[in-house]
Amino acid sequence: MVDSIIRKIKKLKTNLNIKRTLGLVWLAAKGWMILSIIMILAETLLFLGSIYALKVLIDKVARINTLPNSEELIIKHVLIAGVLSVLYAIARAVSAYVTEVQATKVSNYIDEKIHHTAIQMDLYHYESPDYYDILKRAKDAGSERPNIVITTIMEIAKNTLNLFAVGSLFITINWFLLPLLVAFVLPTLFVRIYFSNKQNTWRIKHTPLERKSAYLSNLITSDTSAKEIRSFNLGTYFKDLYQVIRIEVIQQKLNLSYKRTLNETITGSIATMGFFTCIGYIAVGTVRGTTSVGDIALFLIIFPQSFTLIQNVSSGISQLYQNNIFIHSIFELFDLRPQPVLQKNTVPVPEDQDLDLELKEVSFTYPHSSKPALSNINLKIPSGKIIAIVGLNGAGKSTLIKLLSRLYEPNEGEMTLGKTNIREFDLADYRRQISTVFQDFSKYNVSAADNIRFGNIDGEYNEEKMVEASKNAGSHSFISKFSKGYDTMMGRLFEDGHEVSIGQWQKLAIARALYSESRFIILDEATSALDAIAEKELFDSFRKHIGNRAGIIVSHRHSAIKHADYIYVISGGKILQEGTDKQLLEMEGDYANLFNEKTSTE
Ligand SMILES: Nc1ncnc2c1ncn2[C@@H]1O[C@H](COP(=O)(O)OP(=O)(O)OP(=O)(O)O)[C@@H](O)[C@H]1O
Repeated sequence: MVDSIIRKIKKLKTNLNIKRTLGLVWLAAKGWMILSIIMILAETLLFLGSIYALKVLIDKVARINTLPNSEELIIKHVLIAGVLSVLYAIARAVSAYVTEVQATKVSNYIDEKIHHTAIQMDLYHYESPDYYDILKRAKDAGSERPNIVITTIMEIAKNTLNLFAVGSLFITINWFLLPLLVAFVLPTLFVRIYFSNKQNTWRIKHTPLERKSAYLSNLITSDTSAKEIRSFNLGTYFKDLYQVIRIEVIQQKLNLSYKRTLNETITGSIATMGFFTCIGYIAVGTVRGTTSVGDIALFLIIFPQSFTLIQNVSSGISQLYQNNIFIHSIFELFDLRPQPVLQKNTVPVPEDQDLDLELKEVSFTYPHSSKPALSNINLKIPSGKIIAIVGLNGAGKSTLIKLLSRLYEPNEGEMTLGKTNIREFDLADYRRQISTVFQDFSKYNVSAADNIRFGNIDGEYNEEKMVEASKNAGSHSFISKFSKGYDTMMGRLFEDGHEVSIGQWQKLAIARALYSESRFIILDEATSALDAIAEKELFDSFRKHIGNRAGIIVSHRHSAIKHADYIYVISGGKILQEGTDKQLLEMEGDYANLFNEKTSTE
């Protein structure tokens, strides 16, 4: 039993990582932490002072008949005890305020750190359910946990000091009372530690299930799935599925709570029995003349205090237990590193404009997948030219775009920009060279101007250029009709927001890429929601719109790709054909089968 408690305490120490947690709180709120320690010390001293003053007062009252000027003396001691108690109450209030400020500062700091870590994480982590589990636990932990841990440790220290002080008063009544009380109260402490540990194990085991239920709840309530849920009548199905999981989770949670309550009731009763045993012990002592009525009075004052202190210490420890798993998860998240490890000594991307982007014998397999998505790809995107990538669903087109955008690294082969392997460039610097409109582009609920400006967030804002990009992408016509023009808030999430059609959102995403100063503009099925006229207008003038930059177009439509200088046909992750539109139409093969006017419907 003792061994197991020691083991648990050791595990708690490792998980809490006190040194690191302290470091975190120190970095976030140095001054407030010092103030907080000073206030805790002041609080402790005043508590001890007020209790001691009370004891002296009781002593005087007990000997009232033997003291000269007894009334004055009593009033003096009442005043001292009263003033100390008032000061103690003030110190407590100030201490609570200081703790709150410290908590807010730390919380903000951790929030910022969690977001920083999430931004740094590459797409490899988003392929892994483990990452989502860690992220969920870290988010559940909330940014306030590290501060809670530190303030809880301080509270435990404070309450333990106070307990020693009160304990010394017990000894003045009878030394035997202290071990007696500890023996009766200790089981409560053990039960709390035991069940906090159990709850943590349970929480880790159930994170995937909790995530699944959160996913279902999001499906039921989110605006993105609202239409399908209604038209396919999926609401009840998902609601029932959610309920099945919740019932299982709640049942287990309640089971644990039931056992905990049962055990706490038993140990609580033992503690109460301890109280009455002590009262009985003192009462009998009074009859026998070994203790006084004053001792009973003192006991009645200090016992509730000490009981509360013991309760505070034990719930502090159990709180540490409950928080240790969260703290562990926060550090687990902070310790994640982007993959693959980036080169340390990077070179800047050269200024000269004529840099070709080239893939040589590139192969790539997704993490957690055994089949390569791309095999032995050789492809060149000469500067200033437009190339197109064509292929059926699942051919590997978007994967290729992800490699070009350096969201993943090839497993084999190399990618070069100019003569340099792209791994040698700083990641952010390289990514600035590429602007991609993804199939599943983002709809930012910010102003129309910001939606476009995000294409070059690091550059100085140029309104004229922004409007030009918007005109070229076809979004100017609908934005200029809004009463607030480019200041109009897009989407429905916030006040005065304007929801627009999916095609109009897509035009905004294209404007964003055109506004960028990247050398390569990639459109991955980026015109799928545009009407035929808008799409024709965009592609007929695409070369003019992108200026001297290169363009990469992924599309299933001949009208979108026929203007490209060179076209690659992909199937099963391999390049099967390449050439100009004319050459490919004249060849036998997938391209001609798809787009030859005799066989195609387009
Ligand atoms: N995150 C992923 N993890 C594992 N396999 C993936 C992942 N994304 C795509 N794949 C697989 O990689 C292959 C290529 O997918 P990709 O998305 O590149 O196809 P695509 O040509 O863009 O198709 P579509 O025209 O449907 O967009 C497919 O077999 C697909 O199932």
